[in-house]
Amino acid sequence: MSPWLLAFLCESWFTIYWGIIVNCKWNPMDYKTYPENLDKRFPDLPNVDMFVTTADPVLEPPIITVNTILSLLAVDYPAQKLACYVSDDGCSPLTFYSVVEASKFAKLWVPFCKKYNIQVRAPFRYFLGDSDHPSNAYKANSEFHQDWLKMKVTRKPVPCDLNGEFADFSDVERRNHSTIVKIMWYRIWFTCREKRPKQPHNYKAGAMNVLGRVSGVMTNAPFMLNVDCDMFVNNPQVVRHAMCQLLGCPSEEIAFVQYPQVFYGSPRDDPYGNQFVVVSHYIARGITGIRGYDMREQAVSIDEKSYMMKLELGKLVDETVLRKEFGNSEEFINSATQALKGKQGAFPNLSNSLEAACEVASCNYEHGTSWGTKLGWIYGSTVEDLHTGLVIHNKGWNSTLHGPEPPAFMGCALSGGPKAMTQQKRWVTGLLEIMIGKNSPIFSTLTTNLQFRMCLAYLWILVWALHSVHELLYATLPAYCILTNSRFLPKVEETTIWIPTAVFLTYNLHNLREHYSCIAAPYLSACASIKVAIAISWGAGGRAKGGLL
Ligand SMILES: O=c1ccn([C@@H]2O[C@H](COP(=O)(O)OP(=O)(O)O[C@H]3O[C@H](CO)[C@@H](O)[C@H](O)[C@H]3O)[C@@H](O)[C@H]2O)c(=O)[nH]1
Ligand SMILES: [Mn+2]
Repeated sequence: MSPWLLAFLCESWFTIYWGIIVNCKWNPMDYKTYPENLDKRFPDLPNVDMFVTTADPVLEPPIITVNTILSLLAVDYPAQKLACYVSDDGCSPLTFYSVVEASKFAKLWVPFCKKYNIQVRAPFRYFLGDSDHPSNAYKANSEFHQDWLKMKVTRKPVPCDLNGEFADFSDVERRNHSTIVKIMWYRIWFTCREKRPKQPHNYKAGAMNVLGRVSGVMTNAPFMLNVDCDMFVNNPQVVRHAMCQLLGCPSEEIAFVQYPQVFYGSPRDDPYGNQFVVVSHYIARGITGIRGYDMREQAVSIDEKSYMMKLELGKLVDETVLRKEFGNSEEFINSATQALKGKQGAFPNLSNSLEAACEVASCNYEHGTSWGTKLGWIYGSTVEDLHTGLVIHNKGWNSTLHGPEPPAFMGCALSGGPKAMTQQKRWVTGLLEIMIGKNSPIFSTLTTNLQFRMCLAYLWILVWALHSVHELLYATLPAYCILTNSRFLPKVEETTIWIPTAVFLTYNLHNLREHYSCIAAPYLSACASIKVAIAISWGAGGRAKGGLL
């Protein structure tokens, strides 16, 4: 193939992709919410079931998971309206033990946070920083000091022995065990769904569907909140912010609200781009302005995206249809029907529900039902959250992205290197699976309620892997031309050389500007204020001289 033709094909691809990006950025939109007005308009706030998934006690240390759980339990929302469901796909006694300890500590921690209006409610972050430290803000308040010390000391757990409740976890094979559901003080449910070697478990999507059903037979709240185990709540008002959108704009049919992923502890200036700040600032805000950002709990940066989703159950009434859709659990069908009628779940008889919970968490439960295809988290891609968001948008729902200050959730970004590459390979493979699957936005925009501009917005992320092929080919083209003594650009002395030069310069300067406006904003503004200070002192000097003259 001649270098001209290859260059033309690659450049055509870049032009189309640029058009898609412009579409994504065209209508940036920010939401502003006023949670302080929520109680006046909605004195009886709805219940919320909060889901945390964890899968591996080594890669996702239980201490991080319990901090996430504690930060969720301590949000500014009526405690009796919250329930927390933890799914452990690792079936680890260590994780269970940590959650038991966390549920005991929550009895002290939650009232402490609410009493002193603590801002960072994940203990490991709170005790690390010094913003709320008694020696600073509250030095004079000795009651606070006493409470603070109590928290700091009680936080240290005691050793675990594998007796009593823990015995269920001894000799358990991680990939071959029956369901374990435990209820703990402080409204925490710990679930290890049944796993069998030959049964597909569908990773996080499978875990989320089990939690959806278990919570359905337990507390059956009309709203759910989902975070990965390593994304703690950084803004205690987050549930109230979400309610402002979910309850406050009924005409907009918002299916889920999500928050950009924000990271702590990552290298300065994000040299590897793992925080995706430019993406969340320019592209995600832009897509929000079209119809709603795709569901990537931070997925793009992924590890943390978090969203709230309304139970989207369709209008089903016939008993046999219900069984076919939801599975055979009488209790779950009752809950689903109640949810369809818009009724809030009451606290059930826990011993009955425990049996029902084990039934709906079994690995055969989904056989022949709509779970994973039409209902719940959708299977078939390793990027199950985006897939689910796409199916929700196909049905004509909207979604929003909201960036409150301080950021709603925080997670730990990968710092770069092979781990980040493995993660991105997993994502791009999953995205291509969606691209060629039956929910592909190209077909959906013709056959469902997916808007054309939303289709383009989905294409922007789904063809991520294909983009790299064109970039690689284009980047190797100059070397190829040198070796074969051919060319694909005009010669330096030809005036047309200005066209590719101008494109190259404007594109890269624009990208640099976007990057600096997000990443380096604090440093730039610091430099700017130094410059302003210098200018003022020079100006003052000038005026003084002028005055003398
Ligand atoms: O079999 C599994 C595998 C994963 N998980 C949980 O799913 C979450 C995400 O999995 P992880 O391996 O951490 O993927 P990441 O790439 O770090 O996560 C990003 O990408 C995923 C795929 O798009 C999204 O589901 C996540 O929300 C997003 O943060 C974690 O809480 C895991 O514990 C399970 O519960 N069961
Ligand atoms: Mn993760």
